[in-house]
Amino acid sequence: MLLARLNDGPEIFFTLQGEGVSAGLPAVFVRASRCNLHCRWCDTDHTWNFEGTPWPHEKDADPAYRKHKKEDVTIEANPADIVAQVAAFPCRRVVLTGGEPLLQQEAWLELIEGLRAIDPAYIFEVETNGTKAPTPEFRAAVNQFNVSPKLANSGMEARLRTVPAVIEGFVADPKAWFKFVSCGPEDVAEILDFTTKFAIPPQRVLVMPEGRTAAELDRHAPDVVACCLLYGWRFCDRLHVRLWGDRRGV
Ligand SMILES: Nc1nc2[nH]cc(C(=O)O)c2c(=O)[nH]1
Ligand code: SF4
Ligand SMILES: [Mg+2]
Repeated sequence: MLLARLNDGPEIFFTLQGEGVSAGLPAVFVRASRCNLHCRWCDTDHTWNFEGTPWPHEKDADPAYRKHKKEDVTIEANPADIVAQVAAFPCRRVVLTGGEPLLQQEAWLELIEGLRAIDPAYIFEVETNGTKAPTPEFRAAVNQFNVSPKLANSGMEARLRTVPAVIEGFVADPKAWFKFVSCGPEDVAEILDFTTKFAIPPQRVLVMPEGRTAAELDRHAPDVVACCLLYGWRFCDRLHVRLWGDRRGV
């Protein structure tokens, strides 16, 4: 499997889940490399913004920013080795993230099966952009999908970021929660359109303020609070950003 690289090894870290319905719970994160989207503000651009690719990123405005050398930020790993690394942490909740983890479902199934052979109590969450359908086997193996559909502010074309059949599949699956990031009223209007169009019950919708610093989260929070009160959505902070800022491996 192709994972993101952090220092000399794969990007695997033990921290608190910072987002979604399990926010605050300890979890081991495993970060896949590669994404089928390339959002302008992506905070894990090292999973896809490789040298030679044409995609723009918000950080292009920083003269010091460079696209990543693929070999510096990716690592090919054997799922059996990842099983051993994850099992070494005193934690039975694992978050499969990326990039887009659903691009590598077969490999994740090996990881999931390997860990459950060690302890059947393992729980797996998947962070996904909601454009790739899980296979029946993968859907059955995973405990929770944190589906994070992308809005127009991602810079992605609508037909790439919204795949109706995939969203409908997640709406029909009680394991799936829908998590949106909002910068303000335009995003709120788009979230309302999206959740209305796909008939997503408000209890399964979480909205987070956008921000890579506590100050940015604070700035966007009041609008998010207001829309949650109005539409019955769940407010969700970004705990890891508050605790550790915009850093990798936390
Ligand atoms: N602590 C923490 N929580 C997270 N929840 C989702 C994350 C992600 O990058 O997918 C993430 C992350 O990178 N760190
Ligand atoms: S879908 Fe997620 S990982 Fe992929 S580019 Fe967008 S924000 Fe980044
Ligand atoms: Mg993150």
